[in-house]
Amino acid sequence: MQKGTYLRNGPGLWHIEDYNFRHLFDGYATLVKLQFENGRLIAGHRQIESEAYKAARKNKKVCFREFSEVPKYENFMAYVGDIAKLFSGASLTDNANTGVVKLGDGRVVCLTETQKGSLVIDPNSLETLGRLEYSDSLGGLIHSAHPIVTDAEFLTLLPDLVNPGYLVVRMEPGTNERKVIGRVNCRNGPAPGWVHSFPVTEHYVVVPEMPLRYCAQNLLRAEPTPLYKFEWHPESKAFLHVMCKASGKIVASVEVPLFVTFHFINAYEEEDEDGRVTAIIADCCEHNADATILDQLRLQNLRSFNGNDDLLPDARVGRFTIPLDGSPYGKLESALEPDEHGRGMDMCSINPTKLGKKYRYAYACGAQRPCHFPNTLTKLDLVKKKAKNWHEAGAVPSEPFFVARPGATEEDDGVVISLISEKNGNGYALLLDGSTFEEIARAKLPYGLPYGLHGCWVPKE
Ligand SMILES: CC(=O)/C=C/C=C(C)/C=C/C1=C(C)CCCC1(C)C
Ligand SMILES: CC(/C=C/C=O)=C\C=C\C=O
Ligand SMILES: [Fe+2]
Repeated sequence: MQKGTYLRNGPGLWHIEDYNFRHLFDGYATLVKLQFENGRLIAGHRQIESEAYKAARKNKKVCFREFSEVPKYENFMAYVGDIAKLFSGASLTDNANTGVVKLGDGRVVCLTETQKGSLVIDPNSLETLGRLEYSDSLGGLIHSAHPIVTDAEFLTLLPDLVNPGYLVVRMEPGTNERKVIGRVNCRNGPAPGWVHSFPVTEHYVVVPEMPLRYCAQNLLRAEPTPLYKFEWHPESKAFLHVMCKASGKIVASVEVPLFVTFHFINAYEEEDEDGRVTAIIADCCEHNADATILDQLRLQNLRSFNGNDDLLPDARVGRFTIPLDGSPYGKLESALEPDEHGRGMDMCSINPTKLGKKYRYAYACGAQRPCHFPNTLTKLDLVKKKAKNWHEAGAVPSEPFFVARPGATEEDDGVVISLISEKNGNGYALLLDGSTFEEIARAKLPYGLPYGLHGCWVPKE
């Protein structure tokens, strides 16, 4: 195993004093590290010291607007004051509990949906070093929780809730300044669709316009709605827009069947025999156009599995085909039979050298039913349309994260790292062979860790 550190972020602390949070996404961020060195594994974990977390600890209550939790107001005037602060972003959380990325300049940043929740951390000590302050004046309060990060750039989307649309922006390593590549205006609907993630190809950025849309009114509410800060607008339809990375021009904007996704897996350019790009293929973990998955992630629901009820809604690998010949419609199909992976599908990773390129393999969490949460690790072969599944009774694995073997030439030559929560509350780190998907090693942790979301690999220089 190459020397380096696997970092995993995620909501990990779901209560303050005796007040329990409502939703998986409300938890205060817990960072986990698995440091691989000379055949040994050193593990550690630490809370991210966001303003929101520190204020909650100090005041013994929620002080910022989280995913579904809002501060409890003493009186009406306090509520009005908080609403006023909402517009400047001051009352929004900076609880960076979603992902962690290593920028081209070496900085390691934890992220969430709010721009202020971009926090720089030390990958060794897991200490919170401070906020990544964007030095541009692009404004806005939110962004995609999953920027596309390579050694050369950081690309993200800034949804515009006032004039529904998205800015596509790029930041160079060593700077804090995002520059606009271009803008996409929404084709429809009262607000932009939620952009938790988006895909890119070698030359294009794909901007999704989901019928699950941000909702400013829901942002103001004290009590959550079934779709929290979002709203389902099937009448507004669904679109995918394709922007040229070099020029910012929109080369395609197609209507597609209604869809719901948190996570795009990858995208690439499809060429004809003469090497002309004819279409863009974009894959995602697609929840059968059913937004109720968001509410299924309530903690009460996640903690109440009795071993029998099959409560996890079906999901699949949704494959979009976006024609580049000016046709108005794109296609959405299942990339493989969803039963191959138990009709559960989320938390995906690929070999990063395949980003934006034609690829064959993806790793994700699937389902062995009955279950109420994805409970398998699955290796997807998108050419053979087959999946190979790893499962252990009662265990919940986190995102399988692929790390290529240095010098590898095969796409799946590497290891897959996941942290497993066992039925009895204990946990272990699991390494699977990226090619055979057989277990290489497991390391028992001295204590159980909370479920977590997304990771990254920081190689040792
Ligand atoms: C863990 C995870 O995926 C977190 C998700 C957090 C979300 C979707 C946060 C949403 C938001 C706020 C906390 C305040 C501002 C609005 C919005 C971006 C919806
Ligand atoms: C854990 C999850 C969905 C599971 C459903 O199958 C979604 C997480 C999203 C945020 O990063
Ligand atoms: Fe995510």
